[in-house]
Amino acid sequence: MTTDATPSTAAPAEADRERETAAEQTAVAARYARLDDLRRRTADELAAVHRSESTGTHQNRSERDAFAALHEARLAQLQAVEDRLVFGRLDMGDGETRYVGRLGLADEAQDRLLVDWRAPASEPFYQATAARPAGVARRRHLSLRGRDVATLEDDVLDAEGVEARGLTALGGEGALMAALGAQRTGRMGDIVATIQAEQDAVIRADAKGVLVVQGGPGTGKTAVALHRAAYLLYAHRDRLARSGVLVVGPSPVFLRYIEQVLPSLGENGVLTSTAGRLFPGVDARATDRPAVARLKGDERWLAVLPRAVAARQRVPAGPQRLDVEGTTVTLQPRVVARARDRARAGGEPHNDARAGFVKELLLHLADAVGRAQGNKLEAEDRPAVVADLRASRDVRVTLNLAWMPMSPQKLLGDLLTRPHRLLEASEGIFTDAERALLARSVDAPWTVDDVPLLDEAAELLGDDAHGDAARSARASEKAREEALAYAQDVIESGAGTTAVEGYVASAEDLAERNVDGGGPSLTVAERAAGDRTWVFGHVVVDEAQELSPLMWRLLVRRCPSRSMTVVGDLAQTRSAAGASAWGEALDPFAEGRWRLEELTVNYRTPRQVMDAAAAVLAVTGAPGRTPDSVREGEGPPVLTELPAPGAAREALLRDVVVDEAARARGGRLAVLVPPARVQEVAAALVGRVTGPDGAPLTVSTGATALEDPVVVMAVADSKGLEFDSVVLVEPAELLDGPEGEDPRAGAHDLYVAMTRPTQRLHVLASPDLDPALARALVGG
Ligand SMILES: Nc1ncnc2c1ncn2[C@@H]1O[C@H](COP(=O)(O)OP(=O)(O)OP(=O)(O)O)[C@@H](O)[C@H]1O
Repeated sequence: MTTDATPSTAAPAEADRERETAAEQTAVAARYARLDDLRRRTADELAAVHRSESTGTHQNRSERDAFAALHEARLAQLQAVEDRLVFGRLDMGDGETRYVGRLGLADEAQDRLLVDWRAPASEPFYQATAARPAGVARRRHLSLRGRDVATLEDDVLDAEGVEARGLTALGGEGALMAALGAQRTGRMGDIVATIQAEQDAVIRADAKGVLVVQGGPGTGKTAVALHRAAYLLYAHRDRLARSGVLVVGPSPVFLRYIEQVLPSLGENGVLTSTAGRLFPGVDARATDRPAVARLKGDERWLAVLPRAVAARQRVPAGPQRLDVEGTTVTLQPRVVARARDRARAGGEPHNDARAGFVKELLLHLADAVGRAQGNKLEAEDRPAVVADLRASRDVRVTLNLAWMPMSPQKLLGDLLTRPHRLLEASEGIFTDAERALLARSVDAPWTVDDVPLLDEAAELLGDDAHGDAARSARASEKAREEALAYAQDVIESGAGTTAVEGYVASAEDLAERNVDGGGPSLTVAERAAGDRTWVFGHVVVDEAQELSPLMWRLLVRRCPSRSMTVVGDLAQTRSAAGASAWGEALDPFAEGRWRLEELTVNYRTPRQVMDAAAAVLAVTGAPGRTPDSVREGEGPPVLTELPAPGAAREALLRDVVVDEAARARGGRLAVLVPPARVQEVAAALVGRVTGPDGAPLTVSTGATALEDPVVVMAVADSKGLEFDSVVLVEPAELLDGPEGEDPRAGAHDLYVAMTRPTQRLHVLASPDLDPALARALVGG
């Protein structure tokens, strides 16, 4: 009976699947055909704009540039959605069918072909459950290979609805599990097809205020933050296309790791930056030692920096005799003091207030020149005398010494390299020991922790030459509005519109590009990157637990509306200046305006590896809540003893890497090491490892080679990244970091390292490993 029954049930299921797959193939092909059609039309529009390039007035040319840039951006967007254009289908109980994909598409008759994953109509694709079907009878996940339908998988949310509509339901492996089990490419991919309900709620949360997303390793914080940026750009395009969105990540490697996600979601205009690049003109990569970092992030600087500025507004000790084209005049200290007090009282920043100070003294000196020459100065003679005064070296030097124009770099550089300057500004605020910590050599590079100090200094100093340039690069609000009105006219007249959602709203984009008139057509992100005073519509901060109080102040200046998404994990705080509680970090600037959402499921690290990471957290005295892993792995981490330094140790290292690379079957392997061992481990591996097929295995160091099969990197650099397998070398050394290191940093580095793999973790340690730590490392 059973043997007879099996084929009779299997065969129809197979037939159903074939029939459904063929039908979906037709539907998918129609949507790609429409995409191709739109690409062609946009390319034609672009070509037409280019053809008309060489003629016309200056105004016409700049409009054309703006249109060309807009079409180019549109074309790039249409190209970017090629991969997995369609990934979902909703069959509603009321008979409606919707396809869900990367962007919204309509046919010539304006009938909807594809719903953008961010549109309200797509919400049930992520949120509906059998308990709350939200009108959905059947939810279908489509996975594509190229443009072909590879698998189909259904969730029946309303059995009666499915039956009433005569729908078929196909089972499958689970779209999420299939996505999670896939090999890593070295670059983060988007998760649009499998966003989970708790993640979707965060992605679509209201844009107002600060949304804090706390979650353990692998809970999708980064993925969610990026999808939220794309969602907000969609939902508030008119506002955000103009003001821009800033995404701040922990390192340049991390930015490279995530750089494809937003474009693959059709969003090219987001500015991504590390904290070290948030001050235009500075690209700080180095970090300070923990104690220095903590001090540099300290709010006492808010008292020190104004004193440092005030010290650059000086009254000379005695009368100054000045030569002006052969006439000698005397400048009395009380006159300088009076001009200084008035200039200060205006409340303007130092460089801006200087103009008033200089003007008052020049007028005073002009009268003095007149008197010295024995006649009262007439109003019409004044300009000539003032010109003489400006040309006088004595006058220039004296006024500069009294009120020196100053760049933030000069002000802060002097404080860090000239002990008397720091003492003058911080006496009674910092201790001698603290001042000693801050001292650095003249040629030392800017550090990430200097960036917020530079920004505070810039606020106090006001515009210098750089600021002026940035300011003039930005058109006035009026010009902006005129450009917007013009762009709306153009777009309403029908030029350049295509049947893609969001295109019409690009008036803001067009206006932004056009606002500079004849200048180069810059995107919002490009303009914002060079302008310290740019105000963003939304800011996303990843690994936000690392930011110091002063860095938070900088970010609030970039986004005074405080429309922010802040993601992080307090258990992964590394920086000594970072936060140990969200309220501590956020209350100073957003009390009552921030809310917390938690992500609780780890989609990356297998359960056994996560259990070991949790055990290690407990042993190292830094316990924290760890998320539940959604996947079982092959087993707990493997611990192998490392021989003493020498040939045997190197050979073992190579053997383990070859073995793990073979197990990763073409996936990515990271060898994560304490910072002091990068050289040693790289020397043992680079150019000296052969793959299982006998061919050399490319091993790279540092962060430049995310896509290479094996990469050796310091643990701290692996923050936010993930690999198929991880070989972790000498974990105990992470715990006893350099002197003065915050003990938290080492424990958290170890936790970060252990939670990077998606498949396997192999630990290599010297035999003197503490037994409790050894047990914890293998999950015991
Ligand atoms: N809904 C999902 N569908 C498919 N993959 C997912 C989903 N959510 C998360 N992932 C995957 O899980 C992995 C971890 O995500 P992500 O890097 O965003 O986590 P995180 O919380 O930022 O981690 P960490 O703090 O450890 O760096 C990524 O590969 C991501 O693509």
